[in-house]
Amino acid sequence: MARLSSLISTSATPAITDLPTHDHPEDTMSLDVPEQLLTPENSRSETSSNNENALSEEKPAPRRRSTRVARASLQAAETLEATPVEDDDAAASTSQAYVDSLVQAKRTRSSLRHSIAVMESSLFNGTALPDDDTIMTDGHPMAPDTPVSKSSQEPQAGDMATSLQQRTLRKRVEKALAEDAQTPKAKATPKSDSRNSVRRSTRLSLVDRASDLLDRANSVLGKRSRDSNGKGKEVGRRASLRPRNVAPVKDDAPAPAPEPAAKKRRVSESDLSKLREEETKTHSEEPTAPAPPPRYKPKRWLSHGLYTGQEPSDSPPKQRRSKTSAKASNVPAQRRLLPMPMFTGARIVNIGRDYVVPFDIFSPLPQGQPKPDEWRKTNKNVFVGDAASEWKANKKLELSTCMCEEETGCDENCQNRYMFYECDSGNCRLGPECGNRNFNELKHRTKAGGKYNIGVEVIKTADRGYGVRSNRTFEPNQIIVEYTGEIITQFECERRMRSVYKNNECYYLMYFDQNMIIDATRGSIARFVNHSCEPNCRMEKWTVAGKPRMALFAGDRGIMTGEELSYDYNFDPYSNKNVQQCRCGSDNCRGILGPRPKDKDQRAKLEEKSQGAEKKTKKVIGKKRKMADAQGTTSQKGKKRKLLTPKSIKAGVKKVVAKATARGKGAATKKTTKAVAATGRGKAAKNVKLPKVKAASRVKAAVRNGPRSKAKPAKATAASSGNGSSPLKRPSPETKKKILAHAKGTGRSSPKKSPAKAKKTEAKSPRKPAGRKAPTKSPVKARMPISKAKKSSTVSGLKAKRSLKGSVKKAAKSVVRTVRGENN
Ligand SMILES: C[S@@+](CC[C@H](N)C(=O)[O-])C[C@H]1O[C@@H](n2cnc3c(N)ncnc32)[C@H](O)[C@@H]1O
Repeated sequence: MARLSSLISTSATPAITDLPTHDHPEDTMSLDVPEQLLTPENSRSETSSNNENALSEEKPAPRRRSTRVARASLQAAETLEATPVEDDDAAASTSQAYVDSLVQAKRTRSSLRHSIAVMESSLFNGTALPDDDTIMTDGHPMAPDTPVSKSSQEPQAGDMATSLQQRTLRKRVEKALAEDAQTPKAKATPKSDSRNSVRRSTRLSLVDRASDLLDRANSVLGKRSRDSNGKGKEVGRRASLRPRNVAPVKDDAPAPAPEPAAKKRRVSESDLSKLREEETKTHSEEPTAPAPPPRYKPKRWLSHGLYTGQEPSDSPPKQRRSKTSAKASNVPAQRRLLPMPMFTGARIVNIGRDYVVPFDIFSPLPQGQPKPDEWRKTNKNVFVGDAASEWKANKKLELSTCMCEEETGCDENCQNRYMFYECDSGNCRLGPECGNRNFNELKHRTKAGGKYNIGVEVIKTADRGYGVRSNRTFEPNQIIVEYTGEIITQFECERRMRSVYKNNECYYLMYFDQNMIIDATRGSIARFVNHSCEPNCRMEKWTVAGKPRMALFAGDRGIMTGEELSYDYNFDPYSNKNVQQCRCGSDNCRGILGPRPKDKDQRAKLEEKSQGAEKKTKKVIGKKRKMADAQGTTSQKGKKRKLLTPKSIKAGVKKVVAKATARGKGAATKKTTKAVAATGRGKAAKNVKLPKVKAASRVKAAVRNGPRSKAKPAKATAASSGNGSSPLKRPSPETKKKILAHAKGTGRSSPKKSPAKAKKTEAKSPRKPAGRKAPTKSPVKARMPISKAKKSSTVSGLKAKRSLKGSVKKAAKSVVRTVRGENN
């Protein structure tokens, strides 16, 4: 509006100068009318030029408003233009024209007000102008035809002053209208067609733009555009907005667009209630039928009692009786109801029946103890250091072919079993019938896992440290657990004793094979099995697939659930000093860990010593305990272990190892398999003990103590054959007799064979297990490993080697013959 004021002052025509001026500066709108005597072209140029001037003075009005103002002024200008103006008598005519123009302006007041309102709203909301059709419907001559100057379309600065200017404008317009209210209405000038067309086009373009924008917005928002049904629109849509799975429709082959699937309408609560009402109406209209009576059988027990019609009976209820059989039977059906648990329970109580409670549900044993911290477990033998290479270099492949028949299976007469060879698919043609696959059975059990399958767990004993108990039953001679650990050379063993285990109380070392030692410090649970003078288990060395393995087997009595497992360490007392008191508690306890001394005096001395050592140990333990308690550092076990004297242990181990080496090298007369379970309990227990595991030596025992050893295997066989498991069986006494008789040379001598034949026989016969030592006075002792014999460099060693070779061959031949039945 400020622009218009300036416009008045600068480009006022002489006709206007005579017009009455308004007192108030705000009334500039009333003066705008004569001032706007401009053609549209002029208006455009003037407006732009004035805008340039005005910009420097004050802020320009926004675009749309200036457009509307220009329209109003142009309308007035048109009216005045149509009026003839002459120089002389211009006064009257001009004033008349002015009046006319005012009348015209008055006529357009409503349109003008509406335009201003629309303009304001568009400015405030920032929206496009609405379709002007609504504005133009009143046939106003000016509004649709007013051209919009370029400058007015340009964005103007000074939006902040918009509201103020609008208010001013409105006030002026209203004032002018109020003043002119008294004047007669003038007829509206018909609008010119050309302007109308121009204006129309501008507005239409605006409307088109707005609708286009609306369409785009709708398509972005996922709504269907107005013209989306139209073919051209759909094709023209952006590819990214087009549905992926719909191919664009081609112009030449228009296909009928499939009807969109009717949307599932959500049923609101109100709808539901309406539906229900309708339903109830329809139902209420139908005639209501009487409800059928319930078809329940009368329950006799309700009136007669719970056990009506039942007779207590001892016979088990026939639950699987078919309907036909029930009909066919002539027995009158007494029971109408199912037997109740009361009588079933009574029957079970009276008659009784066997049942098995699953092991997981019922375990009679209390919880086992936690394993010691230092125990690192391994269930496989691991060669450490040079052990593997040495063992391979010395090892001869040991194979034994089983000759058992399918009818008999690998029973106690199995040659492999007798020789402590495990049968497998490589050496035995029997499959599942073979009963000589203990380690295989153990493998499956271990793989299956679980408390029952593993079958053993660690416990804490009262006076012997940790121990192992069974948490299931084991058949006589059944394999229980394998003794595994690190297989080390003697050199490595000594090194460990010197450095690693120098402060240890217990040593889990056992002689294994070829002067190798199993160190079960990192080993299986079998390391915790204690010694007993009347053991329920035995440790045995077997050859499995050509490799030696050691395992704990159940004794001839079998093992009951919860029994502590034990085997005879069979310590070899290299020195009387190495005495340790036995606390196995059996009736026949020898009193010490080791064999009972033959000499009574010596025995008494040893017992005294061991007891004295115990007392001493206890005293020292007591002292140490007090010290440790004061320090609060060590556990009870640790205190005991502090009593160890590493030097003495070292010396003891050295001695033992040296002796063992000497034995292994030169003497086939000594037993091969020995275990080292070194411990230090006080000063008396300085030296390492070597428990001797009876393996092949049991053969000797069988010969020596015939009647005693006869009975047990027979019993074991009988006991084991009862169930379907495969307990370890031992050769029958008869078989043993035959084998040993031949081995001793007392049997029928075999006919001499040619060297070629002898070789053939030897090849067929099983190889003797290396390291399995035979009884001292028996020819079986000649089963010393050839590799060892080769090692001996002395003349006596060579002699022994030759004699050994001969006796091995002899024994092997006789064994083969025995098994084949040739010697019978
Ligand atoms: C291989 S360990 C057996 C497990 C050991 N009890 C532990 O706690 O680790 C052998 C040592 O256990 C002890 N031991 C085993 N049986 C024994 C017995 N019958 N009487 C006394 N001590 C025994 C001895 O100290 C022996 O040196």
